[in-house]
Amino acid sequence: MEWNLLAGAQLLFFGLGAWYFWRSSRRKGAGEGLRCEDNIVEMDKLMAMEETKLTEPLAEQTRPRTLEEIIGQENGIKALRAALCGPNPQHILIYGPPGVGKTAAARLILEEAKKREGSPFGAGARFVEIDATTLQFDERNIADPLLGSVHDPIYQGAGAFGNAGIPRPRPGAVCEAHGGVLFIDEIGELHPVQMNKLLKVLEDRVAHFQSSYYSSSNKSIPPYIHQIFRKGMPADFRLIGATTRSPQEIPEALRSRCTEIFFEPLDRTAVEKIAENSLRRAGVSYEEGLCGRIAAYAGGGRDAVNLVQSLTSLAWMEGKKKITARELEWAAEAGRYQPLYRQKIAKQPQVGVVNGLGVQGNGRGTLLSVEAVVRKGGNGLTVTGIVEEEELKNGQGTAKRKSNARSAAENVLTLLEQFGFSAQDFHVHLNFPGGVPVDGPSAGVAMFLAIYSAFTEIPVAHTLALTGEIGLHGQVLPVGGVEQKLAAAKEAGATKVLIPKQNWKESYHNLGIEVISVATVQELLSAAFLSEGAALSEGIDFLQEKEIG
Ligand SMILES: Nc1ncnc2c1ncn2[C@@H]1O[C@H](COP(=O)(O)OP(=O)(O)OP(=O)(O)O)[C@@H](O)[C@H]1O
Repeated sequence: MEWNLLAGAQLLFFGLGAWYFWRSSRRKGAGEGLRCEDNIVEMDKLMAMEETKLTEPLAEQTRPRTLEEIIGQENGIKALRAALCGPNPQHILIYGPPGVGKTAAARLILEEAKKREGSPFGAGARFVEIDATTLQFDERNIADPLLGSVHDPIYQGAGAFGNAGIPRPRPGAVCEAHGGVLFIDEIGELHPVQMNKLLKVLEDRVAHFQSSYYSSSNKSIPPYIHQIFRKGMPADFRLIGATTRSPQEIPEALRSRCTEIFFEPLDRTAVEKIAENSLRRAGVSYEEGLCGRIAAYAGGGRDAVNLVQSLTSLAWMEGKKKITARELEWAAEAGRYQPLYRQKIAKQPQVGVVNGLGVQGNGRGTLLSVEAVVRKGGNGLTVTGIVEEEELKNGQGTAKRKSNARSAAENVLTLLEQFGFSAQDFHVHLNFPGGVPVDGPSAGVAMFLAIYSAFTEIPVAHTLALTGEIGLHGQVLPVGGVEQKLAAAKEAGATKVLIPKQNWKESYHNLGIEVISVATVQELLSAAFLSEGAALSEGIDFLQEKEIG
């Protein structure tokens, strides 16, 4: 009997002890000032939330899982591998239009680097992602998710540390990424003060913390906090910044510390492939030719994936076994997608009409038609289809200057005098149809050829496209965006492209389009006319017959 009583008392004692420990372990999480019961209720709510799970969104399902699944960015991926996967990884800036795979590639490259022998990234190296557009600059520095902040004792809820007057450093993303990669999407949107602080962290490889509540002689401050205030917190990571801005809009101080990598706008074939992959991953069947139709609406990979997502949901809702063009039309209409205008070359050659090449604001190359009409009598130059005066904004203010395209056209007229053309005897009208923004200098060779063709009445092949700046002495000078321009020329149906000699790359042999580099206007005229059967001398003779100049 006595034994039973003793055992019962022991059991009760043990049960009470277990209950006490369970309660106190849940109480432990409760901050100062939060009742234990409140904590329990909130904790239960949180656990219930964690148990509720929806299915994986299609955007997640279709996200590329390997670098090989990123379509149309072979050069960018190669450059990314070279910059991050070696024994000395670099900081990187990725430029490119929206939705072409910059984030997807950045997310995958660390895993690839970890597998390489000699890589300094350990198996546990973290990929920390942050979006600069969501980072608000707080000049009081109360909370800074990027660089970290100090929770000073005055703040509400400073807890036991606050009561003891201890400032507590809170690490930001720069410290969380220590030993790994910090990816900042839309890095061009960072506030200048945050940008400068980030540069300092890149330089020092530690994040420093400051607080007016910190005193090195305060004995109640734990040693680890003393160490953080004295030496900073380690922040040795590699930065990958992505931006849709152009390099000129990114601070020079950041650019000079990074390897710059360019992701291209996706052409129709690439978008078609992305749509095909997404449809396959979504596990739906679709009618033939649907992917091509999706590419007619989608400017990039993200648009293609979003359209597939809408189509899949619609098909499911309506119990359709196969997605057809009708569903696509509905989804495009509902999402306000416009069919993309992809310019094509003309059907036949014309006198005075030439295919120039340009780069639009979104980084995509474009065909740029240039038309010229030359009339005897009159004197001068009319240029239409361009902005006559340009406003330039720089750090110091705003300046106005005559349009680049107009200046380039005037240079062309001066140069044409070498070919027997006298500006006093003729009136030249140059037109840039289509409202495409014209980057004057790089359209120089196209203007030259259009006027030359109009003047000599020799038509220019409609399958020819060209880009290059023209010097007053007939040199063809290098220009930017040649890759994008070549892609646009090919997509538009051109078969031959003339580019400046200084822009030549061996890889242009393998583009599936004839690329010819020229250094002078003489070479340009030979390449443009001779192979098409019209002799250069024919043009010169023509000029001489007209007895002008
Ligand atoms: N080149 C591509 N190859 C395969 N899928 C792509 C490609 N580009 C985009 N996608 C699809 O679109 C989604 C969004 O692309 P991502 O976020 O990488 O674009 P981004 O270039 O970083 O755009 P943003 O500048 O707007 O952040 C990807 O998860 C992927 O499913």
